[in-house]
Amino acid sequence: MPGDGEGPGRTRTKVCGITREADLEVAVEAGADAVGVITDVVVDTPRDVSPERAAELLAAVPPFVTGTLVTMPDSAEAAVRLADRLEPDAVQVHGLEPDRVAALRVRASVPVLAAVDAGSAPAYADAADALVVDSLDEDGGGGTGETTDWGRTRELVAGLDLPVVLAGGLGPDNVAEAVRTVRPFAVDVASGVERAGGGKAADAVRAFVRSADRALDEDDNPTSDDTGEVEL
Ligand SMILES: O=C(O)c1ccccc1N[C@@H]1O[C@H](COP(=O)(O)O)[C@@H](O)[C@H]1O
Repeated sequence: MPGDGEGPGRTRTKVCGITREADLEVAVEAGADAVGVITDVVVDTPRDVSPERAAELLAAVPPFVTGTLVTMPDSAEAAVRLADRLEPDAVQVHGLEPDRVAALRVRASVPVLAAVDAGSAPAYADAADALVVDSLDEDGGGGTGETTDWGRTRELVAGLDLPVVLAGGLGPDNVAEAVRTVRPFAVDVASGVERAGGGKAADAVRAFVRSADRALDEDDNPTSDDTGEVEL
């Protein structure tokens, strides 16, 4: 399975930073396995919504799609309170130290994903249910649009015994190469599938999911002309 270093399989996809029901629908119809709703973050981002709005969006996520709360809590307790209130299927935390992530994991009723950079990932390996390896800003926030060190992330996938999600600077044009290089459990995108002015670009979301989904098939089919390129 991708993400555990044991060879090919289906790569899951997460479309993050959903702010509108229409974009949620696009992601679900495109075949995304997970969607992310961002709230209570200390970074300035157009993808941040109020907790009330996050609760509405998460409630609209259909069965068999993982509605992920993405947040930057200052403590495990704050994250538990928010998750209890918003009732996501999973919670992704940024900027929380490993011992606090471990405390959150004990108390949360849903799986806990820790967003980390490649260098600090090993310190979180026993603390979380999965790691989101991203190119984070100095506060630990994501959505930077910058790629991570794929070679180092590939080593993490091969060496760690938990699912590794690759995030950071992905889009329809590079996700297939990222999947083939890193072999992650899942790929995660926010800014790479957006329209100018905000919201998701439906064609880009569809191309991203399709390209990630087919990336490993294409290993057996090098003549494929599906580059995943799309006009944003
Ligand atoms: O997207 C944001 O603005 C954001 C803010 C604070 C915490 C997390 C955030 N997003 C996460 O970062 C990844 C990668 O973003 P990008 O594709 O490089 O733009 C995104 O998928 C979210 O998990």
